[in-house]
Amino acid sequence: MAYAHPIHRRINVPVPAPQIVVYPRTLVFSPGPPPPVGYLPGAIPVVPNPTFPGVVAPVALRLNPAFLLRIDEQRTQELIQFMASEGLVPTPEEEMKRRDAMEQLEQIVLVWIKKVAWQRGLPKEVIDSTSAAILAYGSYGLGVHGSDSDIDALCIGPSFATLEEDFFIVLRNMLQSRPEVSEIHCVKSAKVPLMRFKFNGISIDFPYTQLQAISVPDVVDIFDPHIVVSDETSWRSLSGVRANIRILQLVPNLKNFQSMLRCIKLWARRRGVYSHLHGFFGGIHLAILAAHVCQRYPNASICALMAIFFDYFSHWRWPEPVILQDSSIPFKYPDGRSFMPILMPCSPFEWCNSNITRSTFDKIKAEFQQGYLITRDLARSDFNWICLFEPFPYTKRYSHFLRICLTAHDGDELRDWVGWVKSRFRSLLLKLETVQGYCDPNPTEYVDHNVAEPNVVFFWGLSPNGSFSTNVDSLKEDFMKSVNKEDMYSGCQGSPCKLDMLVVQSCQLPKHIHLDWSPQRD
Ligand SMILES: Nc1ncnc2c1ncn2[C@@H]1O[C@H](COP(=O)(O)OP(=O)(O)OP(=O)(O)O)[C@@H](O)[C@H]1O
Ligand SMILES: [Mg+2]
Ligand SMILES: [Mg+2]
Repeated sequence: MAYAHPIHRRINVPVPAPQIVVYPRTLVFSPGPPPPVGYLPGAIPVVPNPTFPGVVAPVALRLNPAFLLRIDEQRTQELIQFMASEGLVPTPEEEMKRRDAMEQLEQIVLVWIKKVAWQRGLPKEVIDSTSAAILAYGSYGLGVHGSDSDIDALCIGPSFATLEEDFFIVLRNMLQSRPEVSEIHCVKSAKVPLMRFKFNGISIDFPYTQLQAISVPDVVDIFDPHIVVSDETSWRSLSGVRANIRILQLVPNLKNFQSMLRCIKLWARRRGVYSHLHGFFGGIHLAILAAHVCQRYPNASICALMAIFFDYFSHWRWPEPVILQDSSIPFKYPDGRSFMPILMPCSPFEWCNSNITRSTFDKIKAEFQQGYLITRDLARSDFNWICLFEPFPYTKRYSHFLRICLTAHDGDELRDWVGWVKSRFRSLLLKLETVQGYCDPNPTEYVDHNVAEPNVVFFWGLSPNGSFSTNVDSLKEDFMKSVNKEDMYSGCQGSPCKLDMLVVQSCQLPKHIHLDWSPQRD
């Protein structure tokens, strides 16, 4: 079966087609390289494994293999049904809409590049032959997107089309004039500068890479540093595509990897540990963790992979780094400041950006442990996947919350304001940890209907042992220094964008806000 995906159209690296799962499959253990030091397949009693001495197998393996196989198939079926009931896989109509958006974007960048070539006064034959292209990466490129995921699409252009002028001005203006495009804005100061907009309602993240060529060839070897114009930004912007390709090459069974990652992402959202800006995981972190497990257990079914994932990472000796099995990786050990170092599987072999702090590290570990307790015995008669995906019970866990309310004049201003403040949240989290000890920054964005202006409200759980006498005014004052540091909101005090902070008790939460319901997408 061939795996066709937009990402593979212009690269010359073969990506393996999904393999048929080969038996014997096992419930919680499959032959493979020994797990890393510190890993024990389960807290359930273990027995020596005769096939792989030194590697222990769960006691469950002493059970009748036919029974195990039946359970394995049953739990896998139940998980697939659960995924369907949750709508984890987009419908064919949704897929068509995404493909259509990609095709239209490709047409737009083709027109754009001819226009830029003409504006530069390049010879007619160059104008005729030049081209630009689009490559999908992120969750869409991996084929693990949900119906509300964004599309991460890298625009590749020739050497004469610059980021500052041609991409951020000329192309932006062209996009802005299209009826399909809305909410467009530029994020120029990021490590990977990009445009962000909606195309027919689908969110698009749109960075740019400049090639060392007058035209983008049909086949691009994106692993060759010489093809990219010699600026670090262009090379870095390509890293998302390169990382995806390495992941797709390294996982032994693509279909199982995709299903498992979709489930893990749902779990992370439901348990409030999915949002890079709030100090939790982003999509790339979970993709690498999932790929790591898939590499080591090539024959495991989806349900076994889920169980192994929680077993594996609840016993992981953090800050031991997570690195995909790939002998070609030349990397330096992390500097010791990172709580959960995860290596990007491609040049420049950097650690994934992480905002994880002491509090969010503790929460993630607790959630791994909880996931492990739920999935360690899939043969239990009362086992139900729903338990794994229960929304995190904020109001049962915390009696007090930090309420952060952001308001603006209109929806456009609010969107920019919220994006900006979120990009500064790490400093607020660190400050809260020093005064409160622990904080659980619930990533879900709520709307308070009791506030007249357009608003987004966050409720962060505060330490059950905290005094709750935090001086919110001084906390806010400190945080606003970080928010106002750059030009963008330096005049915030006088601007229509506002930020309010307050400690509230769970009984003071507005009636229409339900913290314990399924979180929306970040
Ligand atoms: N913290 C990070 N460190 C390194 N690369 C990152 C980081 N965050 C994002 N990226 C790059 O940008 C890509 C897209 O990120 P994005 O936040 O859209 O997540 P995603 O994996 O596409 O999941 P989602 O379905 O939530 O959009 C990632 O695949 C990765 O290549
Ligand atoms: Mg994405
Ligand atoms: Mg994105």
